[in-house]
Amino acid sequence: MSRGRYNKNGPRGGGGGGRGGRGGRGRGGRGGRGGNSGGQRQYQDTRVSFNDMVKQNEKFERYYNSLNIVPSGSERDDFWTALRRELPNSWRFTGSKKNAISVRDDMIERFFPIIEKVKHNGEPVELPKSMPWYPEALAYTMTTPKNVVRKYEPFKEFQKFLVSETGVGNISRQEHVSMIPPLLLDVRPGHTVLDLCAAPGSKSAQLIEAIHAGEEERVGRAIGAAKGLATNGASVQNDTTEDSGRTTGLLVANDVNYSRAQMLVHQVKRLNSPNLIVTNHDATMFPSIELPTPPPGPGQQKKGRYLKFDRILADVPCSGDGTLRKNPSIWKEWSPQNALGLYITQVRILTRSLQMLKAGGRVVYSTCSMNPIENEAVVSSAIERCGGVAKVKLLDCSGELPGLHRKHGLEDWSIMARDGRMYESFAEAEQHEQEGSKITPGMFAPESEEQIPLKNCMRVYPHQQDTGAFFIAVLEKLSEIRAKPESDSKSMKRDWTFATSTQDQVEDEDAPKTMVGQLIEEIENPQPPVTSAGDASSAAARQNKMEGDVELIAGTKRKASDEDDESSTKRTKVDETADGGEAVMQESGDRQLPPVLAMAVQGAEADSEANTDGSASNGMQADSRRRRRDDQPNNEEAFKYLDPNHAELESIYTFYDLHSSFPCDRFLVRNPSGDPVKGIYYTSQLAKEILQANEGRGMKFVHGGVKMFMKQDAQNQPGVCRWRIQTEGLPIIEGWIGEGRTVRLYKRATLRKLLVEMFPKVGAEDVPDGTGWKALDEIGEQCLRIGMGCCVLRVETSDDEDGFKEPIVLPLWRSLHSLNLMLPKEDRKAMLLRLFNEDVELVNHHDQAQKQGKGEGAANGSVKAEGDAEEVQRRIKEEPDEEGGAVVGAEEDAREAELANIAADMDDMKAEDDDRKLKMEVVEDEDSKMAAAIPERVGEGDEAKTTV
Ligand SMILES: C[S@@+](CC[C@H](N)C(=O)[O-])C[C@H]1O[C@@H](n2cnc3c(N)ncnc32)[C@H](O)[C@@H]1O
Repeated sequence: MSRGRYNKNGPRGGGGGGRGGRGGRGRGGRGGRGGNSGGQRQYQDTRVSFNDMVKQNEKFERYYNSLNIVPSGSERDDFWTALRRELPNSWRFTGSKKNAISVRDDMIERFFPIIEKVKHNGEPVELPKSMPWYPEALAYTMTTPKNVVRKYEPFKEFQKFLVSETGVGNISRQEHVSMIPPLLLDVRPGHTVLDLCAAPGSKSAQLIEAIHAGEEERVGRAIGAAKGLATNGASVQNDTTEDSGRTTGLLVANDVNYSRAQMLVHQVKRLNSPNLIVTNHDATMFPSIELPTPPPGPGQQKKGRYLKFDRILADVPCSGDGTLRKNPSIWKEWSPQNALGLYITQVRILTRSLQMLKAGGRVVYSTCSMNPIENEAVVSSAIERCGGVAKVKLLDCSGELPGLHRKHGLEDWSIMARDGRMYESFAEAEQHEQEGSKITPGMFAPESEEQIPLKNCMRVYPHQQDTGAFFIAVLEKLSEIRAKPESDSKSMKRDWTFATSTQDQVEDEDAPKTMVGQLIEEIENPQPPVTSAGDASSAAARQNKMEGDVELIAGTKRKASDEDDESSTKRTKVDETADGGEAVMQESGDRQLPPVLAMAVQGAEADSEANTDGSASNGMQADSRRRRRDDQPNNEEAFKYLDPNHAELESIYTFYDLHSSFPCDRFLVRNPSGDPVKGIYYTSQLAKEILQANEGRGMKFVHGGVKMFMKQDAQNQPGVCRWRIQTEGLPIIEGWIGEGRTVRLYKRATLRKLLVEMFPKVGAEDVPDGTGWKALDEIGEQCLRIGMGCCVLRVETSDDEDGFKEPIVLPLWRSLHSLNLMLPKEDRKAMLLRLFNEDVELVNHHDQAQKQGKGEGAANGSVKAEGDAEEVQRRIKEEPDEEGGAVVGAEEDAREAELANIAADMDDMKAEDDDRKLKMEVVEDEDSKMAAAIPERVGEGDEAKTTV
């Protein structure tokens, strides 16, 4: 993880991410500065240590005391005491359940006996303890301060373990309360899930894990069935196994900020999920994602089919006052204005979530703010806007996550205005507030007739289990909805009352055409069809133009009669879409409006509505401008799927003896030409359908696909496949690879050698009797026979003392004279530490040989080359095999080139990631500078950048 210069406790948040939306400097709010926008000022590190921070704020304390969020007396004292205490270390074990449990057990076995004996300040140190409510006891907390663990000698090995396992992604440093929303989302394999405000991605990682839950076993059974092996009687037929055991679900992870979206990619990419797409859109107007449809019959119009989600996480930007144990500058900075400024964005995000949800689906809305304006008020406003409790149910989750201490949602609250004055009702606020006040009726508690059971919301406070504070609401969509216009909802309309709000439920076909309706007509015809192939840049240009159009329109005042966005624009023929797609905001009459255009239209609605009362218009327009500035140009990524019969793929199938049941129709390349030039990637079927169906529509996909094969640049050698399996893609394909390209390893000593030594010899060079391969023990002979090229090393389990308890699969490269595990150095070191408790220097035989070669002169090298060739010939003669036969023609320079390439590629494996890291560093650095100048609150989502 990269660290910014001033990054100890927090001035973080990514480009704009940490500086809130309008008025707010909150958690992941859309900030005024983009990731790389540079300030010219000189900044100083003005941080003060946690203990020296002033932890008092009159308005803050008065507000929450007056709300009675915790009862007065000793509990309230505990609450404030906990808020003033530094947050303990917390983390969770990640990846597949098996992997996570294995790393956790390793921690317990190796380090608990040591930690148990440690004393700090004369007191025994508390052992890390698991959170009782987290499934499989995979979430841990440790009260010993981080700087003690970091620096105190007895923790040295434990600290190394934490750092190393965090580095390779087996541990995720995450605040415990932030782990709750994904758990309550109840994601199952097979679900389509949307994480609308996802960066830096700790919750997305949890969601991906949930989507892939149980996959290893299912794939194992599917492979067994395909190969005719016994499957322990377990059926391979269940709802998620139609894809050869792989999960059919999908996560779309989104963030509005491009730089933060890149951080998100960095964070989730290492989970190697083909069921993941990352997008870069504003969640308040997230575009509908098109699904493929059969071509229309003669004379028929194409009917759109749009993706609806089973689960949506709206972990929205917020003021973040629940994170002040981690970001103590909030004590100084807290202002009631922050929540007031974020409310409308939060309502829009939740409303959009409900629109995009399947009936029967679940949305989890969460913030790390304690402020009811950002929490219960947002929930009740969105429910009201979406048709009330008849359409959206606020679920009671008090029975879920047993062991988690929590409190009910608030049912009544007052609002603190900018000047600290408290209001009990909107009527009261109206009497005192000036023109331009952000306060709206929706910010107050709902009227009792609305019957919204706000107590079902969940609040977690710091004193309950020594965490940060969090708010979570779980909403179920009961049936299709039509969100009423914002201008008629309590989130905006000043004279709103519950009684009037229910009147406009019926669509009025004869209503006068709105400005948006006119816009649709104007733009639709002259606009080049965005669904036609078109190059990426033109799609981007179109989108930019459309966004430009939005801004133009947003500046136009609308008449009150024009404001009904559902009745008069005929925007949705709900029951005509295959998916019952209310979210198809892009229809005007029978015509299909491209989703991105619809998105623009919706933006126009929002902006325009905001203008009607004047209160938010400037903010919205400023936001809209800022959004474009924050985002990089829309360099739409290329996702080109390969014909499964493509010659390059055929060569791969043959070489790796790939089982015919492996789905071969989802290989893709990431270049506009669509030719397999350097890398071949893989996605799930649904991801493929989405990436293909939305090509050229202006969707901003910034990531999709797991790298499966890399092309070997070295001179082609007959019989050796030029495509090497990548570590990332290996788990997806390994089970389907034939025995001909598999090496099996059983002994710890052998694996240790392969981890420590890069390019150990299998040739005769180093052993005069020609038996160098014997030094590789049990795998030597297998490697001798397997022939050159990439293969799969299967580390098998056994009951032997020297055996492994968990299977491991790694990519291996067999060259003429040596072998090499294709693992980056960092991963080798982490495995050595975990499996052997060793922190040793790696030995690179190739580098050594090169140095020797240089010192001893070329002549010596050529003699060696001849000797090698002779040796290979001899072996082939004695032990002929198919691949070996082809080795005869290999030349020494090709071998050298190949070795050099692999060595370089191994280090390149992380190049793409490093590039991202660099971007993150730039962003962080920028933030750090800003933070130093402007102390700021930071989101709980930023723990990804914290180091152990
Ligand atoms: C609290 S953070 C999310 C943390 C994240 N869910 C996690 O667990 O790592 C809020 C995120 O929302 C993003 N954001 C702010 N406004 C947004 C908008 N209108 N649409 C989408 N994302 C937005 C910010 O860039 C920030 O990354």
